[in-house]
Amino acid sequence: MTKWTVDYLSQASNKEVKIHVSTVPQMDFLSKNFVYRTLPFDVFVRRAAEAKHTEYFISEDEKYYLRSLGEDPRKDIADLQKQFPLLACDIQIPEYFEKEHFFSTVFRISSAGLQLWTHYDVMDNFLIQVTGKKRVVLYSPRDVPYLYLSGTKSEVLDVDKPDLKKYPLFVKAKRYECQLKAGDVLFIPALWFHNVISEEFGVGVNVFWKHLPSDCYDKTDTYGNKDLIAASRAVQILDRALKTLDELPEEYRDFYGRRMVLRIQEKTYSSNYE
Ligand SMILES: O=C(O)CCC(=O)C(=O)O
Ligand SMILES: [Fe+2]
Repeated sequence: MTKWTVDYLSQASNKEVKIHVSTVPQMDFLSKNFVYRTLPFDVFVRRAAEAKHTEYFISEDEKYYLRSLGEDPRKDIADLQKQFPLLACDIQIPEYFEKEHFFSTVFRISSAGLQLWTHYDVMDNFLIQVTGKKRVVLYSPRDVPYLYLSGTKSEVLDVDKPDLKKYPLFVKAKRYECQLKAGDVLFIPALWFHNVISEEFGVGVNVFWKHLPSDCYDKTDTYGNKDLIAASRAVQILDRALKTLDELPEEYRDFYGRRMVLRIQEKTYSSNYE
């Protein structure tokens, strides 16, 4: 917590990193109000730590976000031991899971003010806040009907002042909120939605691990956010079923659609939930 100063981090690596650059604090994956740029790690850290920049891409008060990646992000998984060996030496991952279940360690380095959209990941996760403060808002997987998902992300970007005309059901989502200070570790269970605001410049490291048998996970997933193989297959099959229902006249499609919803509820909903 005291060692990872801007100076210390900068001397540890000048490796090129791909970063999000945004002129506004709230990144929007729908309108894509941010751009991807590349900087040497040391330059990036210095820029992320300052509020106003003398050198910048878009504007002097642009904000930065690093989610570190593997060497080849299409094939390789983020692992600080591999990409930032000098810094990885400083980290000791708590022994809460079997070593074989380890998936990735990811840098989360952010300018003050930056907000990352609400999303879920498919693996259990420790979000370790090393320096800086962060506010995390969480929602249960059960609140998925109120979160207006687009893939793994919620379209409700502003969780504090949501557009209720557009997202009327969002009021039903139960918000869990916490503050992370330097030294805090947050356990984010798989499928739990999280929205993160970095209230100060800060460095976080998150650790994903496979809490399910490894053959459940999509082998091409380097981020820890691709749906489980069986889940993707089921969704594909559902899409085919929906296409088939389209062959029916409206009245019948409605009737069998409702029956299928009932069947899915009956067969899949767990009572084993708070
Ligand atoms: O802290 C952040 O910047 C985002 C963390 C996150 O999304 C994660 O750990 O999965
Ligand atoms: Fe995440």
